[in-house]
Amino acid sequence: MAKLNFGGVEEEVVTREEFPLEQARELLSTETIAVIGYGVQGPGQSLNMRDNGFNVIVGQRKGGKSWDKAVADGWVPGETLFELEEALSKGTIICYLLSDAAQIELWPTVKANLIAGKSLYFSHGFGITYKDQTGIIPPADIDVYLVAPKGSGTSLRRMFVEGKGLNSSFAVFQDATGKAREKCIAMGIGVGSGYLFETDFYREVTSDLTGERGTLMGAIQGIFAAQYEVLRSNGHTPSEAFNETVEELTQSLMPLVSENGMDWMYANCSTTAQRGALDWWKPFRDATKPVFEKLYNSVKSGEQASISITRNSQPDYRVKLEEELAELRESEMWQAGSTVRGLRPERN
Ligand SMILES: NC(=O)c1ccc[n+]([C@@H]2O[C@H](COP(=O)([O-])OP(=O)(O)OC[C@H]3O[C@@H](n4cnc5c(N)ncnc54)[C@H](O)[C@@H]3O)[C@@H](O)[C@H]2O)c1
Ligand SMILES: CC(C)(O)[C@@H](O)C(=O)O
Ligand SMILES: [Mg+2]
Ligand SMILES: [Mg+2]
Repeated sequence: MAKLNFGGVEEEVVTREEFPLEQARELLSTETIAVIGYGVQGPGQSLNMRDNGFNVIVGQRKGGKSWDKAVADGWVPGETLFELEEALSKGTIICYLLSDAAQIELWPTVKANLIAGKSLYFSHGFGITYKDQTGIIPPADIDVYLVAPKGSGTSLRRMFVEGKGLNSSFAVFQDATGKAREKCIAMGIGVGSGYLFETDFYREVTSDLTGERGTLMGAIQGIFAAQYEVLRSNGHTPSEAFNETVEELTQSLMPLVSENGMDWMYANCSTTAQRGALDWWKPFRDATKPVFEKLYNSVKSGEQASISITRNSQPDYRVKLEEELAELRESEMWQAGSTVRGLRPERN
């Protein structure tokens, strides 16, 4: 572990330099890594591990879109691609990458295949933390750990192909073999993480549910919508409102923040913009902080998990989800966005 200073707080983290890929490969050389579920994380993690030289198989229900995608990605039925039960019995490290709600349904089948010495791997602390709601209670004689990439499986794969790495957290819940921690870190390196920071299942799930409902997904759309509506109701065109709300942020300013931090982005804008941003960021913080507190409390109480399980276990959840995504897609703001994206010179 490398001890590094994060804004004045020392943390021990794992870097790729101190835990090289070669060491990870060697450590897991006798393992069969079974990636169960080929949705979003499944493809990213399995393809990265395969390209990194690990022994990987995929388990997926036959006949659907995900099965076809797995075949298109080069997984061979009967050799490296199996129905769920067969993959569960062949795997020694079971990567449980079904949706969190679906993990409840398949759990009895997974549990039946968890013989002593195997590993159960998650990419979220959800199933274990909310065990009262999920019923996911692993047998005592297996290792249980997680690696949670901090981003979409789509980005995990794209960044790997570009030679970059997406940061991940890791945590050990149960160490039956005495090797859980090193196996967990080796998996983190194998799936293509940038650096790895340690957490536990509870902190992973509470931070993750907060982040995705907050600044990463929920809050950002809320703030975009609020500003866009104010601009439009004051007579600005969709083109002006969209560019001033979204396009400039994603195309121009966020890449600068990513590269060198917020102050550097500010420094590359006008003194007029700097004055305004420096005056207004605190009122925005103060206005939204109570909402973040409410959100965090709702996560902590288990309410958000309960909503997620109930809603995502409905037989028609996909139809309902698609309706809600369509509402976003068909809103004036995101329709304007579609036109704006089509006008990017590099798209022609
Ligand atoms: N999506 C992400 O990028 C992301 C990022 C970090 C962590 N995670 C975590 O990784 C795990 C997997 O998430 P995901 O978004 O990749 O999952 P997903 O929603 O894409 O689903 C994965 C697979 O589950 C299968 N599935 C759905 N219902 C099923 C059922 N009843 N029986 C059998 N199979 C079923 C689907 O065919 C699909 O291939 C979750 O714990 C999630 O929280 C996801
Ligand atoms: C990609 C996210 C939002 O970070 C992940 O947490 C998820 O649940 O999909
Ligand atoms: Mg999440
Ligand atoms: Mg996340």
